Amino acid sequence: MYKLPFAIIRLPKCSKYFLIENDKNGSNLYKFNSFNNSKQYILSYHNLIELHKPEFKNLNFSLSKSEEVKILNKNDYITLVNKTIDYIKNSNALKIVISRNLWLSRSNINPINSFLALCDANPNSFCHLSVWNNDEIWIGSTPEILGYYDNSIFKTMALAGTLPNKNSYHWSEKEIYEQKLVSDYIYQILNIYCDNISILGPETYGLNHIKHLVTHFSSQIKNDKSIYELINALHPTPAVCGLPLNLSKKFIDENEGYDRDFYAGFIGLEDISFKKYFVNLRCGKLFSNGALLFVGGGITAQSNPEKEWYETEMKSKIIVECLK
Ligand SMILES: C=C(O[C@@H]1C=C(C(=O)O)C=C[C@H]1O)C(=O)O
Repeated sequence: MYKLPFAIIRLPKCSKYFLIENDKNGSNLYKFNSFNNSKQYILSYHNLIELHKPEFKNLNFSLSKSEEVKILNKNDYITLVNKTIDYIKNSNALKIVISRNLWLSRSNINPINSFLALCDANPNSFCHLSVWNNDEIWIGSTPEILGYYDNSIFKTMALAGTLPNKNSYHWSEKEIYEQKLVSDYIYQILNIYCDNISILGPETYGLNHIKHLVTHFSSQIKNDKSIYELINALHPTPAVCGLPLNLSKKFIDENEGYDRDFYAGFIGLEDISFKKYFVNLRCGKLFSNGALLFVGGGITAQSNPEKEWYETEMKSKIIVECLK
């Protein structure tokens, strides 16, 4: 049995699972950063330890019971989306990402089996099971890369806009606009910290049953700037917060009515040889009596509240199916 805290991860497009054990003398870091930057958990480690399926059984740990949590029902969520649309129409805000909790009442979730199911269902996503303590066990599989850094080359993506992954669904002005806002914003930030920026996209990024729009960026960090400064400047992007940034943060804080906690924060893997950062989406916290999931979507003046509700239902579908 491993000592808490620890994490198991599976990188995008990689078939290997790795264990990250906490070792105070390790020079590499696994960082778990909350949405509003008020909390951070860190594991320091020596090496990523490859873990084979039979070894997963050694990862025994117990889940604690969750207190009752207040969840928005469909009507409440639609009311909140309508309020957000009104606010956008009557202020300088262009886009605000609104989110909610879902409670999945299940009495015997097996974290390891759930993690493996998430890995299988999302081969191109970053999957993790981050066990900080018995009350704080996070699981997720996120498609969104906040940054890849290697040898002064920095790559990132602007990911936004969501539709069912079917040919009959075409990108409308609403999704094209909300993704362009993210893309333009990321380009502006990169211009401050990087040289030689190249851009690819936007193009469709298909996940299992949903698709997003993505623009890929590649650049070179300026000699007088650091990767840490750049990540802090990028987070949170308008993919998970909004535009303008501070107005959106304030609106979210005053209106969402719950604590996003580590949802829409970022997860960093700061290894000697590379640095990879992911936005913590399609995630939740595991308990002995169920799972608390987190999901949201970008609201603009053109949003349709009913569709926004279904978007959050679609985004949570895979994790709901994988938690077993
Ligand atoms: C906010 C989430 O996803 C983000 C919002 C998207 C959107 O508004 O269409 C798409 C991808 C992500 O950048 C989430 O999954 O909870």
